[in-house]
Amino acid sequence: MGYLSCNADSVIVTCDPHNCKKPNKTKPNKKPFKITHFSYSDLESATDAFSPDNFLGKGSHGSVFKASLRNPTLLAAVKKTTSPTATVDNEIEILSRLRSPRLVNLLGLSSDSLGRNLIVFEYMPNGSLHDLLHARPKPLLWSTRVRFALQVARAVQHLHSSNPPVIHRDIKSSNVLIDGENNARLGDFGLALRGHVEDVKVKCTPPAGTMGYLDPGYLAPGDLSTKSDVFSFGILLLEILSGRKAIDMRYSPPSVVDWAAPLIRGGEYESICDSRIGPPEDAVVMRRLAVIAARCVRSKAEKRPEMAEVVECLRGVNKRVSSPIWNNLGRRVGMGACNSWQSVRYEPLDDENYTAEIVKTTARVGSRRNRKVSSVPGVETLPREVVRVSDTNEQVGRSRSVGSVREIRLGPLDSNLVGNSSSSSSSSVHQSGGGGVGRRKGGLPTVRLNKSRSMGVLQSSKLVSNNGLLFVKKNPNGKEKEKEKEKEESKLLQTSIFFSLPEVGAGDGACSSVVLGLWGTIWWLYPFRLDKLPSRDATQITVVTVHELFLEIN
Ligand SMILES: Nc1ncnc2c1ncn2[C@@H]1O[C@H](COP(=O)(O)OP(=O)(O)OP(=O)(O)O)[C@@H](O)[C@H]1O
Repeated sequence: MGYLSCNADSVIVTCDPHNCKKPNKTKPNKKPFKITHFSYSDLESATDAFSPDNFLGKGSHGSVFKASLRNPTLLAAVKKTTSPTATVDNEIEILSRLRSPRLVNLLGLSSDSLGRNLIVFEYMPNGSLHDLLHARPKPLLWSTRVRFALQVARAVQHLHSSNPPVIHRDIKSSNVLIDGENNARLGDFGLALRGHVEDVKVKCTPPAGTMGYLDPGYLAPGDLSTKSDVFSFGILLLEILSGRKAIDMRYSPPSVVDWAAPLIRGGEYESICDSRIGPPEDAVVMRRLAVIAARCVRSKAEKRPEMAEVVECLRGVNKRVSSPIWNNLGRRVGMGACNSWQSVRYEPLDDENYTAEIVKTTARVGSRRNRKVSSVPGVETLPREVVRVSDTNEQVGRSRSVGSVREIRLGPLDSNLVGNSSSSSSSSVHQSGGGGVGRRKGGLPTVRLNKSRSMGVLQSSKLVSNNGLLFVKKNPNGKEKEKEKEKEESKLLQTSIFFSLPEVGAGDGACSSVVLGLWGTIWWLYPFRLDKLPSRDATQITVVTVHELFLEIN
């Protein structure tokens, strides 16, 4: 075994993951962290002899108990394994070399008189993400969902950037636990593999994972790469966005990816969001989340993004969703525009190309929000959606699990969304979606908008907004008539700013906040004060910066 085992007297538990060093990319991290070897009697008394009061839950390899340790004083979780297994040894081996604030870190070990391992972990008092998403009556807010997604992505990125890399192989919501500070941590390293893809161990370990999250392209040991984790993360992200389990037999189709993929492909990003909370106010948030999830579940592993890119994307989304200035503005602007004659739809996914289009329609896009997924009420949920395909002596039936996975349509998105969708010839896994064209055909006429442009709505108007410049055009007709027109146009301006704001805010940072602030102020003042603008010559077109206009209004 590669982990360090020593006496409790001589070792102090090191449980300060915030001070851990970043992985050294050139040097392999060979040295395991110091792990305390607890005496069995210490753990027995810390758990009140493993009393039911301290019982936290049961997994495939044993039961977990809450422990109040005295020396050092801390709360911990003790996994009491039922028998010595390769999975448990593997978990210890891997966790003894990893430490991160994003992981459920290993604190120590013990064994009983029968040689069964007791593993001591950091205690996570707030349950699993699975429970928070599916068992809690109160749905999670968007800001919490995005934060959890980012934290899990960081955990996975940490594993992949270790040297040698660690591939978790079992990323799922029940393996994400929530710590005392309400942060998500990735746990359960029973199936994880440490090594480069060409290493013998990695090359010879049979495929394993959990049904519903398992990469459909991972059918033989040689297929494994970090991109299999990316796929599982994509499923987890879809679960976070939709509040739907990875596989739920109450719905048709039961697989979250089969259900969400066509919707994302058609640009109906809001249709996949959890109907209990509705879409986030900022449409860009939903679009980016849906797009990154869709990219993660691409059929071809090499077309999936690296976790570093996923982290970067989620970081940006997290900033948008947690920024109060954006939220307030978004709410105000959204109110102003809700009765307008336009709503925003985005072009069906063209990978990273986030070109927006405006669809002239009287129906609000939000009406799709509550579209029901056809459900099958009489059908029970799977008794347990976890089926391990494992090489260990916990033989849940590897071939059965792999068989089940093959029967389930786990296919990711089609060619337009995910590249070439054709199933690997060696694979019998069905690929969903087929080769549908990602662009919406027919439908309403659209006007394409360049991302960086504010609007193209006010072509003949008095005020034309263009990237922070306002073109003020005066009409030579009578003043009364003009005022009426101005009022009409002020409504349009509200609309234009509604559309331009998300893109103005795209570059995160102080600068965009200032711009947003100015736009917000103009939006507030303009409809009421437009008539106070000084009149200009009939033919004169004056270019006024936002700042100048602000001064003129006041
Ligand atoms: N560090 C911890 N702090 C608090 N609760 C924990 C901790 N680790 C595990 N648990 C709880 O104990 C239960 C069993 O966990 P365990 O990791 O053994 O199994 P699992 O991940 O649920 O299932 P499987 O092992 O089959 O994947 C889970 O419900 C989990 O919420």
